[in-house]
Amino acid sequence: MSKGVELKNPNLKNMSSDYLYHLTINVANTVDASDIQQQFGDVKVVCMGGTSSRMRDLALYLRNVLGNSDTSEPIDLAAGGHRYALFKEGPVLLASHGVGSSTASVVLHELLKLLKYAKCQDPVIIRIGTCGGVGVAPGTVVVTKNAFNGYLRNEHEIPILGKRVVRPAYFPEQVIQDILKHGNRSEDGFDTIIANTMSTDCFYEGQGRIDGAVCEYDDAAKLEFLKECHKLGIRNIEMEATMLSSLTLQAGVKAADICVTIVNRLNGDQVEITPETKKAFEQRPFLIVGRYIQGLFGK
Ligand SMILES: O=P(O)(O)O[C@H]1O[C@H](CO)[C@@H](O)[C@H]1O
Ligand SMILES: O=c1cc[nH]c(=O)[nH]1
Repeated sequence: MSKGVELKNPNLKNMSSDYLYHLTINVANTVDASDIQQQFGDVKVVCMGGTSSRMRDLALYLRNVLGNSDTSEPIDLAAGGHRYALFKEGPVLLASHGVGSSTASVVLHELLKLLKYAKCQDPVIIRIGTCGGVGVAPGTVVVTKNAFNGYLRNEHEIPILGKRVVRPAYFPEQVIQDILKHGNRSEDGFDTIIANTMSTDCFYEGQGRIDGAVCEYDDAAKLEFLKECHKLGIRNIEMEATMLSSLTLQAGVKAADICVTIVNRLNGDQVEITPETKKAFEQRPFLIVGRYIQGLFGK
């Protein structure tokens, strides 16, 4: 049975209106948000990723998948906010989130509220990203199971009202399997694996790189850390998985994180692939998510 989004915030019912500031969407009447329902009520999938250009490319890719013959430029519905891009292709909403959990959590809070006000039924949120690999070949697609923070704890830690709040950080098994079954076809030419992900607040020191502006450890310490990651079943490193999994678990909304590796961190720190290869690698999660979406909408 499908269900709407019921957020764990009792204060929302006392707000007669809600301005989703970064998305520049005004919910003028939270009790009767029929305008919002008309515009967004059909949304079943929300795709998120770091850059607006990737989300635009994905919007065009999914247009094809959904059998829409429109050739116009996707419209950025959040352009006025100058922070995030927001596109809509039929039942799919696509949002950029910037680098890291802090920027991604802002847009995620607003997207979750949008899904609630629009009365979207049983939506799923999928992050489509890039990442560093740990012992896997660049170009491998990783679907996250458990998300570990930079302390190598399988949890999301966040200060709230001056206190350390710790929340679970994992993605629902059913969504993982539903996505994974669309990978590893003989024609793909790349592996799609399920693994744990480390999610950090810093691309450089937080991910054990020795090529940042500051570094107080040596290559041996870095490799020891990455090997410890590997022992925990971590095969990729990015910057949003703990926040995304924990916030969506709290909100009771299904989610997944599917990222392509662009460097094998056991071999080095610099991302040296060409822009063309990066673009081609970014298409890999598109392919898997495209098949998943095609499966949902039966076209
Ligand atoms: O490729 P995206 O989606 O931006 O994600 C990864 O890339 C960024 C760092 O370069 C971080 O946000 C990390 O999570
Ligand atoms: O190494 C990498 C590559 C992409 N994104 C990350 O967060 N880390």
